[in-house]
This record gives sequence, C-alpha cells and structure tokens, in this order.
Amino acid sequence: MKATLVIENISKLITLKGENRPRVGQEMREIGLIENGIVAIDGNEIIYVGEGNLPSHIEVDNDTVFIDGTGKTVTPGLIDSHTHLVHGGSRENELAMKLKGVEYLDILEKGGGIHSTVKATKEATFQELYEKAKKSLDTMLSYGVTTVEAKSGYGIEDFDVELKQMEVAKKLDEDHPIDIVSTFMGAHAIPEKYENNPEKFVDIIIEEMIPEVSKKGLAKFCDVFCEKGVFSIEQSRKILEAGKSYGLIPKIHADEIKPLGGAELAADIGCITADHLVAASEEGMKRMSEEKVIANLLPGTSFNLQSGNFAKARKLIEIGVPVSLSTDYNPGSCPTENLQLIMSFASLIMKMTPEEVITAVTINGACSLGLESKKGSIEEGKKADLVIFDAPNLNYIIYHFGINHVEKVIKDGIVIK
Ligand SMILES: N=CN[C@@H](CCC(=O)O)C(=O)O
Ligand SMILES: [Zn+2]
Repeated sequence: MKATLVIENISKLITLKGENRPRVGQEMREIGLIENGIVAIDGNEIIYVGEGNLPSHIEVDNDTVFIDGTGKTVTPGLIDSHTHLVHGGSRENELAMKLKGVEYLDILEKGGGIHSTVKATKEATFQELYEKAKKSLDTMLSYGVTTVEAKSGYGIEDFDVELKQMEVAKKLDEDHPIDIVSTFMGAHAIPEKYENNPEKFVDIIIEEMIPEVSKKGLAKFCDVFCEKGVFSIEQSRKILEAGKSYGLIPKIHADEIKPLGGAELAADIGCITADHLVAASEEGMKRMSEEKVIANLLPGTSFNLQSGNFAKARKLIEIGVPVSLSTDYNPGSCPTENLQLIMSFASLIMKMTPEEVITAVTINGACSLGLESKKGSIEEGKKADLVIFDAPNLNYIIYHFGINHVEKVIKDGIVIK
C-alpha cells in the first residue's frame, strides 16, 4: 500500500477509535490518544494509524507529502450536526430587543424572528443564498469542520423556497470541500397565513411536502420545531411519523424553551437525535437513554438567548444518553459558525470534560448524522478528514477559548489550509 500523505511525529493523536456507534457514559472519555502518533493516507482514505514509524507494508515515494506533527494535536474532522446553514438576511436588529429582555418566542409570535428570515430567504435568489452559505462553510472549514448538517425551514408555506434552500445545500455539497447532509424542516414555524388553522398547514407538510422532498431525494432527515406556540407534541408526532414512512429519519427540536415533552416524544418515535433539551424533563431524559436517542446539545443558543438555562449535559451523560454538540448556526438564536467556541461553552458552562467534548463533535456527531461507518474517528478504512491543531493538547484547545487553533484541515486526503 502506498501513502499519498503522511502526518508524523504527532504529539497528541486523538483517534476516537472504537465501535462505530454512539459512545455513552465513561466511553465518552475514551478518546484513543496516541503520543508520537503517525497517520498514513492514500487518496481520500486512512490506511494506517499508529505510533512511531510506518510499518514496512506502507510504502512512500517522492510524491508522498509529509507533514510534521511535532507539538500539534490531531483530531478527526469536526462534525457540526445541527445548522440552519442556508438562509437570507441577518437579524442583528434583535439584539436591542434581547438586551431589553424581550423573549425569543415573543419576537416570533409578533411576526419577527424566524418569520423575518422567511421573508429574507424568499427575496434572495438561488445565487445569493449559495454565496452567503458558501462564505459560512469557508469559515466553518477554517475552524476544523469537515461535515455539516443543513436544515431547510425558512420557506415554510412557500414550498418552492423550501426546495430552493435544499437545492442550494445540494449544490454546495457538490462544490464545496465540506460534506453537507440535508434535513427537511418545513415544520419550523406556523406561517402567518395558517395562524388560525395550523392543522391545515400540518396536513400540507404531510400530504404535499414530505412526499415531494422524498421523491426528489433532497433530504436524509425530517425535523420539527416542537415548542409551545409552534408545533405541538401531537402535530410533531404526525409529521415525524409521516416523514418516517417516506424514509426520512426523524430529528426533533425538543424542549428548547418550554418543557413540552419533546424528549419523551423523541424516545417514542425513535428519533436519531433530540436537539436543544434545555427544558427536558427527568423522565424524558431517562426515556432517551433507554432508546439511545442522541442528545444534540447547542449551548451557543442558550448563550445567545441569555436565559441562563443550559441543557443538563452532566445528567444526560451520567444516565447513559449519548451526547453530541453543534453550533445550531442560524441568523437568530445562534449566529456563529465557530464550533470551537461551542466546545469551550460545553466545557466551561455545561461542565463536560474535554474528552467528552471531542467525542461529542467527532464520533457522536457522525452518529447524529448516520455517518459513523465512514467518519468521526481516525481509523483505517475511514475517510481522511482530519484537523491539525496548533495546540499541545486537547485541554489547551478548549481552555484557551474564542480563537481559532486550527493549523491545517485535511479533507478527503487533501490539505486545505
Ligand atoms: N428553534 C428553532 N430553530 C432555530 C432558530 C431559528 C431562528 O431563530 O431562525 C434553533 O434551533 O434555535
Ligand atoms: Zn435549530
């Protein structure tokens, strides 16, 4: 076997090696650390991972590129498994309201929030949405992210706009080094037009939108904003079950602000992830652990909403719920593409250990997107998506917060930065 790229003398090689399934409890601290590590890549695949020198069966020649990892920390490419990547406009006008204490759901109820992004997304052309999202992806990549989930949900009643968002995500997946996985989220807000008859909108999502999205192959997942004043438990159940019957894997925005029973619903339906969970009940968390629903936590959103409430990460880990972490990048409740900042929040605010944090944004993030057989760890046979941090160890990356520690990103075996 011949290597096209070798990273050698790696001071701290964090492999995350192990079974391709969500890591829980103590497993979230077992990060497969190798000191003086070496990784060999052929094309877009990892062909060797070990300590010291390459074994004799891995050949090198004059074309092989060598990178020196002395003093560096190397991890799998980071996975941002919850974003609202494609949208028009921005919402910095909400800052003044937030500083005055106006709540997220009140802004939404008065026709702002998601509704204002719906308007801006409708007005934007395909090309404008593409350029804006591409710029965000470039930033994400520079921060070490190699895989991103992207939700629709800013078209809502305007199905063409929902489709436009997903088509932009598809084109970016083809054009951009980052891999993009799409989620259909028509159930993101009740359109003003259906305010007095939300059931009608639920029927349209179920009868018209889901079949078409599935037929066009535009999404892998279906998501719902299950929240007081948005979609109820019963409406969410109907939509996610309909999605399932069309092959769309269910995800849910659950108990973000009010304790509605979203975590319990996620367990009932068998959602792959339940996201947010700030207000999740003890019973809901327990049910999630029984059904192995991944808790996808988004501390950047709690930070931005200034409620002072964060998901109970310690509790979730203690009772055996697998945890992943994401930015929730969106223009309203978490306008940041910086997953490293989210990693610091998870540790400094939610008290996750650095080992749990890196597990959450690599192998557990891959599991949140059903990509664990190819991504999320540095192991032979997996995709060559890696990050070289100019940092002596993992703790340094998380503790020294708010800056970008990435030195190089390797995506599909190609050195990007
Ligand atoms: N909560 C619902 N959706 C997004 C926010 C979207 C927006 O405010 O535009 C979230 O996950 O936080
Ligand atoms: Zn979201």
